[in-house]
Amino acid sequence: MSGSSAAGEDIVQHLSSNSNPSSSKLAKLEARMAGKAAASAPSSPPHHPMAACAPAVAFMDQEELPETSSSDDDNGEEFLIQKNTLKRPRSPDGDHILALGNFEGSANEAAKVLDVMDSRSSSDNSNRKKQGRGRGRAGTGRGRGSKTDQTRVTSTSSTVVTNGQLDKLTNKEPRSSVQPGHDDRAASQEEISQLRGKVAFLEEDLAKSRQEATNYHQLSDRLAKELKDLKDHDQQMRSKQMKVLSDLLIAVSKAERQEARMRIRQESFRLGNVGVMRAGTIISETWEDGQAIKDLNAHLKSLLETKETIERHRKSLKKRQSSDKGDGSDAETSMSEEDILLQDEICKSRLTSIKREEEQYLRERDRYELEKGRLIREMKRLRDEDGSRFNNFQILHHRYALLNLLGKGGFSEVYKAFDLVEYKYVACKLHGLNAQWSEEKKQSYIRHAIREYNIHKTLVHPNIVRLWDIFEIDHNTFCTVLEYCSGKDLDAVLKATPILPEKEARIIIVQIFQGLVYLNKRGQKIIHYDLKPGNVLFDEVGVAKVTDFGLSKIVENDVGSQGMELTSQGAGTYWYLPPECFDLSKTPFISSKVDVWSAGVMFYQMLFGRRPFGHDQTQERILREDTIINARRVEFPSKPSVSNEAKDLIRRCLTYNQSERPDVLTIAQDPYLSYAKR
Ligand SMILES: Nc1ncnc2c1ncn2[C@@H]1O[C@H](COP(=O)(O)OP(=O)(O)OP(=O)(O)O)[C@@H](O)[C@H]1O
Repeated sequence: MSGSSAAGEDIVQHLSSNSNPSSSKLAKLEARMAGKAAASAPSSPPHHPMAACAPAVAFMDQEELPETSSSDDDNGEEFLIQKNTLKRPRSPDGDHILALGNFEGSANEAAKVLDVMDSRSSSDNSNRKKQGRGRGRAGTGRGRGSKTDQTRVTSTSSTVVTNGQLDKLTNKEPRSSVQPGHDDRAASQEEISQLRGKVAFLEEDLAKSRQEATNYHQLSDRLAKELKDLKDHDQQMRSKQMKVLSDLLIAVSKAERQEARMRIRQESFRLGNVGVMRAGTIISETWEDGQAIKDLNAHLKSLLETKETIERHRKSLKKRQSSDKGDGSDAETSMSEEDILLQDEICKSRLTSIKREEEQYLRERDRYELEKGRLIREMKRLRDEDGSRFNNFQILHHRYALLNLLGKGGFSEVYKAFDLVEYKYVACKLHGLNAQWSEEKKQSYIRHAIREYNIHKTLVHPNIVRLWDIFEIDHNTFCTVLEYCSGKDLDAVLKATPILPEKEARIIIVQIFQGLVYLNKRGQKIIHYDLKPGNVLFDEVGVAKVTDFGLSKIVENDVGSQGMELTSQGAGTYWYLPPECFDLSKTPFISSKVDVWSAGVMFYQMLFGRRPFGHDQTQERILREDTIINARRVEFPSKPSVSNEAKDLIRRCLTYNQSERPDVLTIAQDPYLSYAKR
């Protein structure tokens, strides 16, 4: 009995130490059961050995239990009686989370059952009270949780606790000693032992779940390590891939460089080369024509000489004709009138054919001149590439593999590059600050570039070159990354073909206006201010794209109809700027009409092969001679023939008065700029 009691105490201790509500309820119940047993003792024969220790609680059948019951128990506590309608959900093996949840659910369920039992016991007690009203209250040994009672109850327990585990014990309930009148007590003890079994089962479940959780932790650690290894491997592979890719790109670029230099050598032989001339101590560079141009010039020279000979011959024929008429000299040397006329006709015919030949040679020479121009630009590009500090295929910003130089601007070099992260070609514009510049000038340049970047990066339109990125390379250099346009720029196109067929010129100007319309339909309108052929690029399928927002202006929302103040007078390319930008008498106001003028000049140039104002003048002369300030009327050459619609559009764009000139959104309505069927 004392062994059972110790085991019972263990259980109680274990259960009370367990935070599980079912455990503490069980302890409570046991304590109460013991109390109630004592309270109900009078109904049992006092001599019975179990009378003091066996609880005399009669349980109602589950279905018969009332939903709630109030107890008039003298300790004043009330107990809720609830039907135990919850079933413990079965946990699928291996799902420890669910198992833990189930354990909690089951534990709660157990707690509920215990509640029910508790309530039953009190209900039973109350029933008994009702039944035994007038019979007087039971003795004083009713107090719950009295140590003796607890020991008694737990002595019938079928479980013991060993190291937090509940082990089933053989039921030592001395059935033989239980009186037949105590069946209900036996039933409740049976139920308690079942609950203990359940708790033991849940404990087992918990232990299993804990083990599973540990396993899962280990598994997750292993997987995390595997993931890290994979990531490292992936990183290594990426680096290798990048290396292979950049090596391939470099190999191709090197081959292109070699080819370009070889081509230059061949072309130089045909078209010419830069030679060095020394005059005293001064060494200067001069152009020396190549063999093809020399031959052509020689042909032209010989044609000229032949022409002169024929002209002389004609003169002498005319002389002879007049002298023959006058003095009737000797008949042998004299020529008949008819002979002279015939000779003259022969000379004329020869002169005509020489002229034709000459024209052909001159056309050829023009072509050579264009080729020579292209050759000189290519030579300059190669020379710039050779002199560039970025010519050895660096990878910038860990992703942009620099390839070949595309060209050099005032303060920048533009390289074709490959983005090793996005796998696409880009153009890297390397802005170099002159080391001789003052810190103030450098800062101003950087401010300017950041401003340009901030404007440009927000622009997303098919006819505007995208700006992808900006980063610093060193104290004096930074890089902007642009959409790569593999075609030539419009300036190079017009140098190769100064006059474009109207159809081609129209599709280009339409695209430029579409870009401008986009700039003027945004919340924050933008004036490009530097529209010129060099700032119109073409992609591989020939889509025209406006670039270079270095001089662009953001039009603030509060500017009036007259436009915004021009604070950077003097900047820009003068052939393409409207008269208001040259007004030195006051600070000019500008608007999108500046871009309308520039577009008109470009369209004129595409159609007629020359700019409408100051074509042959330098920038400096345009300023000095007020060329644009005097550009009141645009004149059209008779050739090539161009449609009236095109001329009308140009006239509208080149309207001298800014107030009368249409703005971008108005001129964009011109039917000539739309391909929509009407
Ligand atoms: N996004 C691009 N894609 C392809 N080529 C480009 C791109 N941007 C510029 N280029 C080419 O690089 C060369 C230099 O361009 P850059 O804009 O630096 O010169 P620029 O406009 O002549 O000079 P500046 O900007 O000083 O007026 C030009 O030949 C241009 O065609």
